Amino acid sequence: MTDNRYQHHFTVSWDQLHRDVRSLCHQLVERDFKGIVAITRGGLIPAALIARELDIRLIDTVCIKSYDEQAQGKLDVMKGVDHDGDGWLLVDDLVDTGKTARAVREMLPKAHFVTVYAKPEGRPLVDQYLTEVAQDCWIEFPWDLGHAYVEPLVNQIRSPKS
Ligand SMILES: O=P(O)(O)OC[C@H]1O[C@H](OP(=O)(O)OP(=O)(O)O)[C@H](O)[C@@H]1O
Ligand SMILES: O=c1[nH]c(=O)c2nc[nH]c2[nH]1
Ligand SMILES: [Mg+2]
Repeated sequence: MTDNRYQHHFTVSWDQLHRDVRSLCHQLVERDFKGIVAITRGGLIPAALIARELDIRLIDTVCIKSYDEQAQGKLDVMKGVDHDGDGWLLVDDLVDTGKTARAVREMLPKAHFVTVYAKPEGRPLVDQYLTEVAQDCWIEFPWDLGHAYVEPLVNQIRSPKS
């Protein structure tokens, strides 16, 4: 389902995501963390890459769901953690409206919260992010995409199929 709040798309490849996460790690490497709390599911892949770069083996999750494709629904928290986040790195793939971030911040007020991508509404809720993306832009992550055939341009223009 699409939402007309989103007028543009920003497609992130696996390579781009890997490069972006590594760049974010350059800003984190001097700090010591007890472990990582990944916000599922989108935070799991950046968390795994960050764990590798910073040599962190202790990884926990906050399991939370807000969107069904582009439709934002009620926040569903399926699993929390039993600490306030002190000394922990909290990781998500992105912050958009900030609804997810606000809820997780309440659970882990002392964690250092990072995302790879941040939109303006949610940006103030995170401590660090790598790339800002416009509010009306839907980020397409590589795990949601596949390769597909593309009709040659001349066919699209001269004899479009429906
Ligand atoms: O700032 P917000 O407007 O709250 O949106 C950001 C959240 O939405 C997405 O998660 P989603 O709920 O789609 O679940 P997923 O991580 O399992 O894909 C994304 O991974 C963030 O966690
Ligand atoms: O894949 C996604 N891209 C987005 O831009 C977004 N915003 C909230 N949730 C999202 N998921
Ligand atoms: Mg998520």
